[in-house]
Amino acid sequence: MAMKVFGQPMSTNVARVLVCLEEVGAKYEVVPVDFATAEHKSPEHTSRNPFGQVPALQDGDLVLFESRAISRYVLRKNSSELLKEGSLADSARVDVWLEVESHHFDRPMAVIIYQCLVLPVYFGGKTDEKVVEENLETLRKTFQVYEDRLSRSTYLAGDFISLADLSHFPTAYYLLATPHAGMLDEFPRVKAWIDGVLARPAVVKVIEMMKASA
Ligand SMILES: N[C@@H](CCC(=O)N[C@@H](CSO)C(=O)NCC(=O)O)C(=O)O
Repeated sequence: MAMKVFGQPMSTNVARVLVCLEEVGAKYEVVPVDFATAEHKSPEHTSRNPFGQVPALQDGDLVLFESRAISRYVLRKNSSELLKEGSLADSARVDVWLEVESHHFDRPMAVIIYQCLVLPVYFGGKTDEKVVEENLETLRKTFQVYEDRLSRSTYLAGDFISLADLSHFPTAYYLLATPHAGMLDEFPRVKAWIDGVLARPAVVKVIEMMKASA
């Protein structure tokens, strides 16, 4: 029976799971969850994700939530090289940079995306430029670390692409859609790395799904 992913592809955390499913060629079905009617807070969905968020994944009688944990499950189930689990050291480096993505990249980026894209486009609100500037400063510090790292290895965890790199794609894609894409010109290696990740066939396919669900 095909796996079910609950949530809309335009959501960065849902897209993170979808790219892993595409990378391993898994059969899956996307089951939209309607935020407009607060379906994500319904008893049915909170039984899948107690925080009332998307994504959730159902694989037979296994139900998971938290996109990075779901991503690891999908890749591990398919013995994907994207986890580098044949090497203790390499797989630990993948974990390190996946944590970095979650705490040092996604955190400021979530605010920048909300302020620059979600608030004006979906709620007709006004971007708080001061809040954006504060989070851009945090993001610059993160990118300084990435720029240095990428001067020593082709990808974040080593000279191999991994989930740590792919996990960045949804939020990086939206950064390019904000008025602040130009900040990447200060970090040429980061910009080239993002361009490479965004050109990956599985990523290109999920970006099409993100656009179609927006
Ligand atoms: N750490 C979790 C975050 C999920 C999340 O914030 N999902 C958002 C949509 S994607 O930006 C969501 O469901 N927001 C609605 C809400 O929080 O009520 C994960 O990685 O799965």
